[in-house]
Amino acid sequence: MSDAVLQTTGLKRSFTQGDVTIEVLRGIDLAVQPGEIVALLGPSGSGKSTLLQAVGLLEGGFSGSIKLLGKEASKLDDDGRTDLRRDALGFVYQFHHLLPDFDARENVILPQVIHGAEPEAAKSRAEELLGQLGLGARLDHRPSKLSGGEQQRVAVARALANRPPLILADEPTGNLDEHTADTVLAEFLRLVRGEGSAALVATHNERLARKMDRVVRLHEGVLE
Ligand SMILES: Nc1ncnc2c1ncn2[C@@H]1O[C@H](COP(=O)(O)OP(=O)(O)OP(=O)(O)O)[C@@H](O)[C@H]1O
Repeated sequence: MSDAVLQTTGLKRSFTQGDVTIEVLRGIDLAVQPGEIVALLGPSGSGKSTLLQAVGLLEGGFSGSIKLLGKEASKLDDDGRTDLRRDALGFVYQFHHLLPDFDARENVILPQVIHGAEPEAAKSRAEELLGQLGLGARLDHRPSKLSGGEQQRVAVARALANRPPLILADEPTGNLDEHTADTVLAEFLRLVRGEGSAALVATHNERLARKMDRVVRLHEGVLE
């Protein structure tokens, strides 16, 4: 469909080391519709992170087409790709990558201010999101004073702060114990649905994948 937030066609990526070339992505055709939450399921090494890096416009070396919000990424220069990444995408990683010298609230304010938001509006938005994630009493805590699950919740709030149409999440609960992973994922899904964002969530966990709207499987470089 033409109004997909993300559409890849024939996306390929190989890595060469010495005489050996591994074809990791062999022609990925994937469309994610607005508001749709898609699980990208595949075993370790199947290329989930490689695919997310491609559609996150974080790395070159790909062939094929990547369209975000209908814009063909390969036709953009570096500045155009940076603008598109900023306007279209939010990222959640396995490890939170929060700024250690800033508290939870500031970690969620910062990307909004960089995006051009007024500081007061950014502060209310940060407090609203963190409150919805049960962190209303942790706003002033730095990451080192938060539990692993709390740190990931802050990372979720940060990813959603600018209301991106698409969240890319790479094993967002992969670093948490099973119980915490379930809770944080449920909160992530509730918040993403509430915000109306779409999400592409890489996981090797079949059980977590089934909680999403649709599951696509990466196997031998193609989607099944
Ligand atoms: N920069 C690189 N140079 C060479 N090979 C790479 C590079 N990045 C990834 N690969 C290879 O590509 C394959 C896919 O890796 P990728 O990290 O995308 O898999 P994954 O499904 O995300 O795995 P995991 O669940 O373990 O994170 C692996 O065989 C990996 O060794």
